[in-house]
Amino acid sequence: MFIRRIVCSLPHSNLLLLPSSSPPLLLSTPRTITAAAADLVHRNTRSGFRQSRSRPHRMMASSCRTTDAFAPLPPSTADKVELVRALESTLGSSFSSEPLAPPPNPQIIVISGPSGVGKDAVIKKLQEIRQGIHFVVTATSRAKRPGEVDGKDYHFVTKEKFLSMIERNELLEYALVYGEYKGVPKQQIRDFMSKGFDIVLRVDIQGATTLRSILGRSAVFIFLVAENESALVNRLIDRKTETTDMLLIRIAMAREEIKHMVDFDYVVVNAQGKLNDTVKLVESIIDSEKAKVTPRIVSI
Ligand SMILES: Nc1ncnc2c1ncn2[C@@H]1O[C@H](COP(=O)(O)OP(=O)(O)OP(=O)(O)O)[C@@H](O)[C@H]1O
Repeated sequence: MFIRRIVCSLPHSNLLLLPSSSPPLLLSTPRTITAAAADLVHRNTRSGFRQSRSRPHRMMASSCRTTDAFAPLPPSTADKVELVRALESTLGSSFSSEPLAPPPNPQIIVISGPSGVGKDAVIKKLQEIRQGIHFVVTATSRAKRPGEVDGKDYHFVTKEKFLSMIERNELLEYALVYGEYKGVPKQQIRDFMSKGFDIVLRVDIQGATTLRSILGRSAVFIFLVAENESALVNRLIDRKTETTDMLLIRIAMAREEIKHMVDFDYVVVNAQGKLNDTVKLVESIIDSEKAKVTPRIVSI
């Protein structure tokens, strides 16, 4: 039976599919690929491969029957257009230019970690080097400080306006911090996601816990840590933004916050002087999340 000689350029593992009576052979350029052989390739290279390993003989036997109904293919050295046409005709349909993978879904990435670990520094760098992400601008009822820009640093709103946003369920999450409100506007997230942007949220550990209860597994949670406690303390001291009392509070809180690492999807070490590596790792996480066969579906 001449089909026993017809072997496509299959991965080596597919040699297992040859009947045991045939010596294993692999022709790199098949001269005569029949629909039966194409069917064999199709079944082998898709999920059928695993199943068919156990019954190669039957499959090959059924494949053999249709061999002589098709014209031989031109050699692989033939004109490309002619070759493609012949392949299409043998396979019974033309080759599509439609993307084989679905477009990646926009993701929500929540970046959290103890105070001074480098959340702002990482996000700032990420914004500089990566397209297609939107860093959510938080709404706040507190007064604008000198140098702050409305719509960039925060959306500054009155307390009344903030309360009406809460009332109308317009905030994904909000908190009262030192007597002033801070919250994440839902509409901003919806608008940017509908344009295909990934969303980055920067929250403290408490905010991350709240967001996890709202978003569940539909968002990606990244916990940033310093390489060790001393590095974190030095970073906070060097930033020169805290009084000694505040330093004490932040460091004591960090000791507690570290225990929440287990509630996150990823932990990323932001080591001293390695900010670029940290950002690269965060990017890799985003990329691999977007490449998932079953992506996280966000609905807010
Ligand atoms: N990998 C790093 N190496 C050295 N310094 C860093 C690194 N990452 C951040 N820093 C510095 O550490 C300090 C704290 O970083 P940053 O302000 O981004 O932390 P944060 O987590 O946003 O803090 P907070 O929650 O208190 O706002 C900053 O001075 C920042 O420039």
